[in-house]
Amino acid sequence: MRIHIASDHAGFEFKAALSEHLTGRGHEVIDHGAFVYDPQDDYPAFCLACGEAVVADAGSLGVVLGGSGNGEQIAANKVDGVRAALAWSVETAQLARQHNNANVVALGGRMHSLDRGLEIIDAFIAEPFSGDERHTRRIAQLADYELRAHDGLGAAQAPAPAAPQDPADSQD
Ligand SMILES: O=C(CO)[C@H](O)[C@H](O)COP(=O)(O)O
Repeated sequence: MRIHIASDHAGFEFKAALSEHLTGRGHEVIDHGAFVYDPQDDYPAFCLACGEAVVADAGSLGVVLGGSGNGEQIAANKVDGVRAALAWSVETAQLARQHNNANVVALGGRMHSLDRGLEIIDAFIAEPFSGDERHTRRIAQLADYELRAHDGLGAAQAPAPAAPQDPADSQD
């Protein structure tokens, strides 16, 4: 699989190790920076480039790395078509694929040992989307919002809550 990766300085070392790890497992890795260690660099440009590359490359996945992964996830999610999940365990990584069909995973390089972080990313890559109707429906609602936002329409109206049932009306 082709895997697009990016990090700022806080995930820089992890990114180098991840690139080697994934290449060793037969993946094609495309690095979107940072390309040099600069303790003052900023994550948005790297993560936006990674997100754009994933959206343009059907079937690929992305990994964005930082200190916590929070800002990296936020940045990647600014790209239309990106569904970036912050994974902090093997289970959250698997659920990001199974339920959310996430195409980008964010990870905090300062939050995990290298071995644990690699395990989380491996779990994300290995897990397929379930394709369950309820998850597909929810993802489609988010894609619909992206389209509406571009047209200046904003969020569609949330469904009205069901009226409370009068027990006297019950036939049972
Ligand atoms: O995780 C991050 C964003 O969510 C960054 O990697 C983190 O904020 C960088 O911190 P510093 O500039 O203090 O090294």
